[in-house]
Amino acid sequence: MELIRASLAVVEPVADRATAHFYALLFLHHPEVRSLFPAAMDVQRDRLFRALLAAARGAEDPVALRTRLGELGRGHRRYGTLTGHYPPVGECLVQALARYAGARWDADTELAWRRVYRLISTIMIEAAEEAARTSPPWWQGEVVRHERRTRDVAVITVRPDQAYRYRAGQYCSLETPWWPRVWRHYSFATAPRPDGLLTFHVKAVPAGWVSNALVHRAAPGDVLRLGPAAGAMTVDHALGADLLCLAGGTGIAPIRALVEEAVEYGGRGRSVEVFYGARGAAELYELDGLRELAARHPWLAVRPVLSGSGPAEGVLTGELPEVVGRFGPWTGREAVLSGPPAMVRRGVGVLLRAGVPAERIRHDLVGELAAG
Ligand SMILES: NC(=O)C1=CN([C@@H]2O[C@H](COP(=O)(O)OP(=O)(O)OC[C@H]3O[C@@H](n4cnc5c(N)ncnc54)[C@H](O)[C@@H]3O)[C@@H](O)[C@H]2O)C=CC1
Repeated sequence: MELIRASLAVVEPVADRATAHFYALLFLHHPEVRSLFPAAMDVQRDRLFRALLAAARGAEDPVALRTRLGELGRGHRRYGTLTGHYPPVGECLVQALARYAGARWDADTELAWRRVYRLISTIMIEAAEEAARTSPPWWQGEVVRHERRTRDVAVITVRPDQAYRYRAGQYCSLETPWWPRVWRHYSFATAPRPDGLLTFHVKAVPAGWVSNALVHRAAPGDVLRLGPAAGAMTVDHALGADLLCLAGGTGIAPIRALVEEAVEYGGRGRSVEVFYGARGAAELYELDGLRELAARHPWLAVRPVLSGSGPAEGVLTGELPEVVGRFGPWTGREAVLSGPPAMVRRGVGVLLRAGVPAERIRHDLVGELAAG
């Protein structure tokens, strides 16, 4: 692993060039794979390198790495990725790394990379082949409801064309008809429902192609494509642990799903506390719905937190992580965090300092996977 890490450290500062070189090699020598990628490659570029870094770092936690790679392998079916595509990708990757790792590259490093790539691709291929036995590579979902909740947030409900399985707290990737092969991740905003409908909260972000199309253009009747459910921010309600939830902005979506699931399981003597942060009161678009649930279920508490305005009645003020740090104790809690990556990171820091063990803190950093 040392050889992998050392070469990555050299390539990281020139990651843009290394990745561009990788794609140039790939498309030159294997033009047949070009159609699997979006027309514009800008976001795709740093995705690949980030995924590699994550895999290299993840080797310290092989169980989590295997889970994540399995999800990646299943998810890649939606691009039309075939088993035969993996070897040429590995070959071009090694060549690109060799070129940019400079003096850090030698025969042993190359061997280490080939081994790691074989391991990664084998896990992905096996997961994809297993999924192919039971589920389609992607689902079509017809938009059946499109509600604007704020100037730039829409709540979108779709009806998948085939049964779709997921758990509260998870997310999936979505592709719109307007930006082919550009996929973005969105969390499911409700627990699985008997009618099989799926709901997402989407905020149009500056220069976000997919999010702007979903908020400003999508309408009932439009058909989206969905990848399989992924993500580890799920809760075992049967264990009955007290829950602490930190949700920032549209990060409320998976928290709302988890709260609904908790309602289905019943209180069972445990408590669920939700800190829901936004910049202004108008952006707390799920607050009324959550307050209704809290009024019916005494084990549920919802605390709105505003970071962009002065004190207001019934509302806490400040950045969400710091506000959570002022409350507590949180030692016995299971914690879930969802929102902007900076919020999630700072939130994790606050919770660790408050004595919550790392293994009881769950998040997926969806924002990091998928801006736009
Ligand atoms: N499963 C997940 O992790 C999900 C993540 N998201 C992500 O959540 C984000 C939501 O964005 P917006 O609605 O625009 O939220 P936002 O940028 O308006 O932030 C919401 C709240 O988060 C906190 N916050 C924001 N930046 C912070 C920082 N640097 N340090 C500490 N606290 C901070 C503040 O309390 C703020 O009021 C997106 O990045 C989206 O991708 C959305 C849904 C699910």
